[in-house]
Amino acid sequence: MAGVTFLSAEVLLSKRVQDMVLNGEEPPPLYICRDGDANEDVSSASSSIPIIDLSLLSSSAPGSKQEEELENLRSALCSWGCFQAVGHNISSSFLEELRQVGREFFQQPIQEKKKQAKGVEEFEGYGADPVPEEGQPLDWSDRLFLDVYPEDRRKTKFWPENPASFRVVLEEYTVKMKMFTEIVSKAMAKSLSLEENCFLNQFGERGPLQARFNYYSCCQRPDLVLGLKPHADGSGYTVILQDDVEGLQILKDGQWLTVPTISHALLVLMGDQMEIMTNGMFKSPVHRVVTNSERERISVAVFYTPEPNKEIGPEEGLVSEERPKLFKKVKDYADTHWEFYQRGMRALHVAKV
Ligand SMILES: O=C(O)CCC(=O)C(=O)O
Ligand SMILES: [Fe+2]
Repeated sequence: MAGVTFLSAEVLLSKRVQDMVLNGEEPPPLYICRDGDANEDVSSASSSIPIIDLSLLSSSAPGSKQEEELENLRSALCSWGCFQAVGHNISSSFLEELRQVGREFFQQPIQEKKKQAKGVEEFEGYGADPVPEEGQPLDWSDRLFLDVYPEDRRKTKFWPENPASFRVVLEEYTVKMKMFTEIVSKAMAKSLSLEENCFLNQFGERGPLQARFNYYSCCQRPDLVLGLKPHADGSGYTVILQDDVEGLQILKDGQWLTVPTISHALLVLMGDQMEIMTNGMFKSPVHRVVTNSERERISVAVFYTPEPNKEIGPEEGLVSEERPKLFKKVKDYADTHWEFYQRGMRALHVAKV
């Protein structure tokens, strides 16, 4: 109904979650998506997300160490679809600077943040996701979503001028993410005994990087809302920087597991397109974010996606008689993913053979 959609858009754009919290408002019905039992089947994690030391994968590390860590990487991505990357050469102080400029942006008065406000149906800018389909709950979060690479895709009107160092820090993080994704993409290929550039070639040199600063306000009723509803990413893969507040959970073997916060680690999480390119070897895990009644949480997710209009598909080296092709070639999968996401669904079946 047009009226309802309009109301949602109003809520999304003029009444940010952060303001509702500052005004002491209870979550409106549009945000309610849980049944009040915040403790449902969250495991106390007897096993935890694998940690991979990327410094062991560089050519200067002893060969046996490299082999061992590549095997750990392969096994992490086949069973979990994600890992915590350490030894990545990005300093802890720089990661803290990035979190800090994000925090400072969200801590500004709403009028200041609205200078970067997005349109209801736009992705880029400050606000919330475009209005979901009727019946879908809203996320208890505020976001700043920016195209960061290639540089000619940047829309500077959405890049905050305050805090003053925001732009420089994000530009520097983009350069680091470009290098990081090269290292990780090559390592993933090697771990599967494939030519090391094969995934990079599928992404293409202009494979976009998009940064999403997620701000999860405290919520007096964490048992009723979610910071981010359950989903798998439509990216190739995603690199997530968390702060020291837990909230991200991964669905593994039917149980939600909380991703521990490690201040110097970057969580690398497979999106659907890596599941396609690896012919189903690497898993794109379903994940969500829960809120917390005491502390707000910030995260910075960088989505790495194949170039627009570029066909991607299972690597031939991963297709055999015993392992037939599971997926077709697809292009612009992220768009298809988005259409299903808006309806609260996964899209991967669309790419199945
Ligand atoms: O906030 C997080 O830790 C996860 C964010 C996420 O899953 C996303 O932005 O797609
Ligand atoms: Fe995600």
